[in-house]
Amino acid sequence: MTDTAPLSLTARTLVVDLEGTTSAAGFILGDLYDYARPRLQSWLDAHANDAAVAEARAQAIVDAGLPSGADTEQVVGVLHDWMAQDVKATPLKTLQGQIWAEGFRRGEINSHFFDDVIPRLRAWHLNGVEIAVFSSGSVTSQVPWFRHSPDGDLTPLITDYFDTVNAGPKKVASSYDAIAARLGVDPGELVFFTDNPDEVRAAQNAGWQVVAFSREGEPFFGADFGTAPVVSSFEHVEVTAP
Ligand SMILES: CSCCC(=O)C(=O)COP(=O)(O)O
Ligand SMILES: [Mg+2]
Repeated sequence: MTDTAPLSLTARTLVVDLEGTTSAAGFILGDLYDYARPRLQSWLDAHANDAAVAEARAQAIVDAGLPSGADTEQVVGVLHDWMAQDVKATPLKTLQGQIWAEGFRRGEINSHFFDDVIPRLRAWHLNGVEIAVFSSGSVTSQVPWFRHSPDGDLTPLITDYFDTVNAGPKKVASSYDAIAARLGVDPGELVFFTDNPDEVRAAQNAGWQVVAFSREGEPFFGADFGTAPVVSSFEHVEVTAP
């Protein structure tokens, strides 16, 4: 399906991906990554006693196959490599999320949403559709991302936040099962908006409705989304609560 005719869906809860769906990958991989990159080393050193930081560091060492006694510089080298390839590794997302949360709090960074997104989120929320987030970006960064939008605080629109820690990897169906269970909503009454073909398949395999976003200039523009309806804008979808 193309976006020439509006797509009409009934769903109790809309779950949105961020990068490539609500927000430009270029902004996240540019502004946000540029903010985190030079701060990783000092963050690891300054927060070495923080349990989440220690766990992220240890996991990065295991995931990257570094020697167990790897120093901070080696760990940062791995984190930088993952950032260069946009690898959605959980240890990286934990550390980036903490750094970004601090940046949002200080007013040094703000979020980005495509022009078509915020008006539709507001309208659907007003009409009784619950809205949640499932992103590789950690919940620690998702909340301030919505709080510091160019159109003000959007957190009143969002009921739940999911990431690869509290739900699981985005490319496997069991993560969508876990979200449905947490929300207490039947999978068929959930709709996921995402730009990633593997995430489309995973959510479909869990019995969710899925809308694939193919936005010009985004990493998965023109990808094969299988049987999912494909649109390029939130304006081409209508979501109604049951
Ligand atoms: C909360 S902003 C940072 C998002 C992020 O780090 C990311 O990797 C987004 O990936 P997504 O799963 O939303 O495509
Ligand atoms: Mg995405």
